[in-house]
Amino acid sequence: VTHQPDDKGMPPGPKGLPLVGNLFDLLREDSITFFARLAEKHGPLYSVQLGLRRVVVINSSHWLTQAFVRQGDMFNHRPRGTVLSFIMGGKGIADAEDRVWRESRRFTLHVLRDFGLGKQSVEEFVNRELHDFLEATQKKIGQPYNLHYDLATSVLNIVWHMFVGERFAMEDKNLRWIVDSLEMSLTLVEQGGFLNYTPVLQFIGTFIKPKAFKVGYNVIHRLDYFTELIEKHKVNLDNPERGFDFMYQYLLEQRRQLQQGKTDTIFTDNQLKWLVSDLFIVGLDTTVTTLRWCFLFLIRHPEIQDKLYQELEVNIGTDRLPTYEDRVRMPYTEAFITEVFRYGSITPLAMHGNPEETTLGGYRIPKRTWIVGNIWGIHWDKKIWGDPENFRPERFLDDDGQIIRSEHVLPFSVGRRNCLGESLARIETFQFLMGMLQKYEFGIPVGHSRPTTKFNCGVTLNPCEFEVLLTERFAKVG
Ligand code: HEM
Repeated sequence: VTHQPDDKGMPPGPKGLPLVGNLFDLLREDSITFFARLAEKHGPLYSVQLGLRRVVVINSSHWLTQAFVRQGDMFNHRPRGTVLSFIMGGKGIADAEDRVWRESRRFTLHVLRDFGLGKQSVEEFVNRELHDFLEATQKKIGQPYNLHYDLATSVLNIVWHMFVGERFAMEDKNLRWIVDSLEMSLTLVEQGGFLNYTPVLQFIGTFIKPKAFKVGYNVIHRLDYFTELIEKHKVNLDNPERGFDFMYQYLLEQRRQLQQGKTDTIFTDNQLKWLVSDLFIVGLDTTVTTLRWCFLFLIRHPEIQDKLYQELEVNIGTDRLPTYEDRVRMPYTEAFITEVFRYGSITPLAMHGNPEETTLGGYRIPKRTWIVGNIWGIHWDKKIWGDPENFRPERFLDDDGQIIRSEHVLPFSVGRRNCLGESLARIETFQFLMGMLQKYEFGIPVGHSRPTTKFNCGVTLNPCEFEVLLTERFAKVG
């Protein structure tokens, strides 16, 4: 223990005002900068009173690993009572616990690994949508273009195709509400923000937003749609011509368990609906946001874009689509993507909880404490990075231009509750970035200013909307 515990034996931290603690600071500041600022004074493991809760904040990779990996059995749970947990409802996977979580997670990872043993690898799913995306962007050459929506459509199609076996034409009318409803779910609430700590206001403040009605309505609409899909899948389950998507694999597992007489199986139709719903919520906006940060930095730093293109020209060329294998020969690209993950910190907070009283670093952690892993705070720690506010891929390259791996970059968090879509997200990011760079030079449209790196803080950190100017590089890919 390097700092004295507070009077309850918990990690040290500011006292704040009577009754409310430091709660009102969160009205003036984003939760992530607030949590990082307190770490400068109180160290990387501290506690802070926010309304009725004393929250424990972790602001270093050392303590994150200690809690989520070494003491993972205790800390790999979700906090209860957050706005997000109310919306997610403890079903599905991201907010689930115990058997439902364990078995859903194991099964999902298993199916994700097995893609490729079936007819189509993850990379093929990705490249299929990349192909259509490149075609759609063709119409946007030479004019200011906000690629956000087309990108979301393509990324949605990847996961939708893998998980429920359908894909949409890019102009399909059905797409808009699905994309909007999924993206909105993550921008409705700030994961560590003010509203979480105010028992009544929490609900009024969240659900009074006009967006909330839309999100609520769309959730119902989405779940109904999944019910229809489940029925269609059941009809085709024994059809030798059927696909290999996640929903089929799930229904097969359901059948196996029922045949074995497991009446308490978690593989129910209802759980399947919530599970795929969760996978779409967490799998869409995160990836789209990552790519939007990539494109934002390309146009903010033409010199970096040139270096990326040079590496691409040597290692992939322009006659074929990229493969994920290509990346191992492309340290500059890897450094760029790592710097995007650090700077953008797409999912800035990992919120965990502990069901029982325990200790961490010698401090007492009462049962059901909220544990905030401030990933953004680690990625922006001045003591580690020196100049975190500068976008510099070079910080991850040694003198020979080889990649330096840092234990302080953990965009997917650590431990058994970490992101289970990491490899999918990495493949999507690499393929889309390379595919776009092969074909286009990215610029700032005439008369526009350089896009800002300011962000909106929901569950994900989103850059503000911006437009790019695409100029064709005359590649033969397509
Ligand atoms: C660049 C994109 C992504 C980033 C930065 C990211 C990051 C994260 C982070 C930080 C967490 C919380 C981990 C924790 O609480 O310790 C998480 C959870 C999760 N992610 Fe991702 N993610 C991304 C994309 C995806 C994709 C594409 C999928 C799959 C479709 C996915 C599926 C999940 C799931 C299911 C969880 C909850 C895991 C659990 O509670 O056991 N993510 N992600």
